[in-house]
Amino acid sequence: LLPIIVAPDPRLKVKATPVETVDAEVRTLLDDMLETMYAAPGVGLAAPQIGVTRRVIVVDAADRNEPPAPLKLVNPEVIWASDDLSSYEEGCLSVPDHYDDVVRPARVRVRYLDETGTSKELDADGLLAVVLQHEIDHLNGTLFVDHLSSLKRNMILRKLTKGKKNGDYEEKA
Ligand SMILES: O=C(O)C[C@@H](Cc1ccccc1)[C@H](O)SCc1ccccc1
Ligand SMILES: [Zn+2]
Repeated sequence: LLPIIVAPDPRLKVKATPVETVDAEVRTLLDDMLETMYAAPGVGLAAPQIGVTRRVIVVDAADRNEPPAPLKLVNPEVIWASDDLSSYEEGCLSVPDHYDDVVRPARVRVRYLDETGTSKELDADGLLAVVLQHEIDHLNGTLFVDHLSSLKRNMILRKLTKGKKNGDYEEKA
């Protein structure tokens, strides 16, 4: 399991680097990220959250009572987004214990490389659309709190800073 970086942290604000070749190392990273995501638990995870500045994300937006539907996306990009928007109460493993409504396009089309390096396109709506946009934000150094008012963002980041000082977010052994 990989330790998840908690905000505020400069490593979460960097723009991740595109992957040149989807090789065995990238495939191992994808598997390690999926394992870490399921253990959190979470429905998505971006490489910068575990300190790797590469454009790699994993997602599994399947409901609890459905079989797992893991997605491994390299160099994902939104190539189309609907005009109509939807609001969802988002969370983030790097912003523990805080949830707030974020408005995003309701449907997106995402182009990415799969773990074999093959270019794919994916149409998403519902929670999957939310999580894909949330994870791709991470690759550009954007957290969901960056979509909130500065008042809310500063309050959340101040509380997390205090929690980190108290050791509330240390990697549980
Ligand atoms: O930290 C992350 O990026 C993973 C988030 C993904 C997420 C983004 C937007 C809306 C919901 C989730 C974590 O999964 S937050 C924890 C969680 C787990 C299950 C369902 C909802 C939230
Ligand atoms: Zn997140």
